[in-house]
Amino acid sequence: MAIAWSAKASSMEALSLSPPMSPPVVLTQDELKKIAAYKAVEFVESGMVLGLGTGSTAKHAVDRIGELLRQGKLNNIIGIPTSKKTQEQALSLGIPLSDLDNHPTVDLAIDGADEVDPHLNLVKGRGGSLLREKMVEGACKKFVVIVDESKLVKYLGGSGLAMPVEVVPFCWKFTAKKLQKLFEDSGCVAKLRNDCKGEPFVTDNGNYVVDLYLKKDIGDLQVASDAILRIAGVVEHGMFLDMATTVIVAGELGITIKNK
Ligand SMILES: O=C[C@H](O)[C@H](O)[C@H](O)COP(=O)(O)O
Repeated sequence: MAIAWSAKASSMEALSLSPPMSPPVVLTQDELKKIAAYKAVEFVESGMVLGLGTGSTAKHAVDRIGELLRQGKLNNIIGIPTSKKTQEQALSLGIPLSDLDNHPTVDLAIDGADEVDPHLNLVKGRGGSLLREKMVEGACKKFVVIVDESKLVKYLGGSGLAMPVEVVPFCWKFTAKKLQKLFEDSGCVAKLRNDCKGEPFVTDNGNYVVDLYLKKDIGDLQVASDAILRIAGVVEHGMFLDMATTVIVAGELGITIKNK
């Protein structure tokens, strides 16, 4: 389903079912992310247990949920945050929080993605939150992914940007070499992720991230996933296969909603 808008969109009111009248409106990437996020929050109902995603796109969704709670338009929501950062944001907005130990079934999760392929498989984790995201989003009945159109790729890894793998710090170079070797046919280069101070980036779980840079399609994703997870030292990878139930894409021509 494609929906176009007719005005610079700072709220969902800017959406329209009609094609835009002239002059055409150019939206920033952040505005597109916000539009996708607000659209996803329309799936939220009072009483739901919600997986709260992480990243610049998911942040808009969490803000919107907080706003609707404050306005009394949503009630009895319980949020399960996918990172410490989202936990802080949700707490600041007064969203009641829990975890998977207490709420093992999540009604709906809303989160961004770094890449989306034509089969709605994802790369996630360029913000380093892949493990908690995979745990929460793997426990949800409905997983709505929100992206701007720059995230669409022909195949996972196709953006040429990082495919993240969370690894234990112990002998990470050994693990990185094994990962690089695994995908050598795809021209893989494995690099430890550093933070802004040049130190190893440490995830919320105390682990490191090895980013895989691929020059070619890695082929069967399930086979690749299994092979990565068989390497001792790997905690989780950022391929989210067959998990998204809906992907909301905001682009210059409007919103597209893709369902599994
Ligand atoms: O670890 C980060 C998450 O997987 C994010 O959902 C992903 O990186 C997309 O982030 P953004 O919405 O900022 O592009």
